[in-house]
This record gives sequence, C-alpha cells and structure tokens, in this order.
Amino acid sequence: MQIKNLSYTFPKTTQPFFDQLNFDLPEHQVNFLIGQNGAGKTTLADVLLGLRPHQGTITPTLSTLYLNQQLPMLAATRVSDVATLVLGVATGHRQLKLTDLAQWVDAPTIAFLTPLWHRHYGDLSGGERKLVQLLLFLQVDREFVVLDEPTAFIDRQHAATLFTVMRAHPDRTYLVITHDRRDIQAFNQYQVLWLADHQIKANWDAAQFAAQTDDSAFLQAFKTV
Ligand SMILES: Nc1ncnc2c1ncn2[C@@H]1O[C@H](COP(=O)(O)OP(=O)(O)OP(=O)(O)O)[C@@H](O)[C@H]1O
Repeated sequence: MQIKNLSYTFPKTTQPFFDQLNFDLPEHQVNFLIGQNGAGKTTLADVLLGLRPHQGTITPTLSTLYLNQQLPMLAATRVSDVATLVLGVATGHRQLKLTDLAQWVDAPTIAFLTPLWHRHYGDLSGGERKLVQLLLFLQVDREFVVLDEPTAFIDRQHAATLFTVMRAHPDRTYLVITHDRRDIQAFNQYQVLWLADHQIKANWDAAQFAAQTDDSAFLQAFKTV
C-alpha cells in the first residue's frame, strides 16, 4: 500500500496532527507500528482504515478488518456461541458445530477452540477470551488487517498461537501496533514503522531492525520485558 501526503487534523483543532506523511506498507506481510504512548499509532490506524476524514491518498483500496483494543465483552455465552456470533454472518449459519468448523476455520484455530468449545465464555481467563475473539475474527476474509496491541494481556504461548494463525493467512497485509519487542522477533520477515514527533521517523526491514543497537532512541516505544 502506498500512503502519499497523508494529513489529519483532529476535530476542533487547527494544527494538523499528521502533516504530509509518506510511507509504504508492503502487501502480504506483517508491518509493525511502534511509538511511545500518545505518539498517534491508533489515530494513524483509524486514518488508514478510513475511519477519520483525511487528506492524501491510500492506494489500493483494500477490504479491511480492525481488531482494536476494545473487543466486546460477551460474558453470557459459550465459546461456541461466540463463534456463531463472529462467523455466523460470514458463513450464513445460525448454529456452528465444532465438526463443521474445518470448512471455514484454519487448523491452529480449531486446535485452540476445541478444548474450550463448550465452556462458558465468561469463565475463561481474560487472555483466553481475548484470543478466542482475535482468532475467530481473523477467520473473516479481509485484505488489510489492523491489530491494535493484540498481545497486551496475553502470555507468550497464546501470542505464539495468534502469530501462527496470522501466518496461516499469508496473503493478507497486516498492520500490528505493539509495545512488545518479542512480537516483532516472532516473525522472520516484516517492516517496522517508528512513529514519533508526528512523523514516520524510520522504517526498517527485519535485517535493519535487528541491527539497531540497544541504546537506540526508538526503544522507549517498548515496555520493559
Ligand atoms: N479528539 C482529539 N483531539 C485532540 N487530540 C486528541 C484527540 N484524540 C486523541 N488525541 C491525542 O492524540 C494523541 C495520539 O493518540 P493515540 O491514541 O493515537 O496514541 P497512541 O500512539 O495509540 O497511544 P497508546 O500507545 O497510548 O495507545 C494523544 O496525545 C491523544 O491525547
């Protein structure tokens, strides 16, 4: 995706928050967006998804999926009901059976859902609830998928499951906002965009990112691990 001369001004403000940004998001790979709290990562994601009116061009126009930090709380239902809620429209089914799921759902997601299928969603841990939703939404076929801090509040084993499911759909263009360097290190090929001072300060491929030294200024974007 090419982003050209992208400008955005918050309502009731006069100065643009983003002024003439130019950068690329290579398609069919993972792009990480890093930056300190308040740098504008979520705002930029909103703009890229067309949720905030902006100037400039974003090409091509892709179908989108946005998994933001506010996933709905669905405490009263079983995991199987959550699956039906998320995938029912996409598959045209009012009830989904675990045995039918393989038609629509990738293998690592089925492996994760199987032991949880009949459990009450509200009885799962916070991390399990988040992963159930993320994995199910990732089954919905979209070209440009934005995940805002998907690994916050989930442990590394569950994060690894999420990344396995992302890799099961390599034709997508991902934009992942993260404060956790281990998320980036879990992939072999990627781009990292560093947002600071309202600019894309740097964009690195995997080799360039690995070559950054431990005293680099951008490391403030990461929480201590
Ligand atoms: N409606 C608004 N008007 C003016 N400024 C705003 C408005 N909404 C958000 N901001 C500011 O824009 C900046 C960017 O916010 P944003 O949520 O995009 O940052 P972020 O990089 O995603 O932060 P975090 O890592 O904490 O999630 C913040 O300083 C925020 O206070």
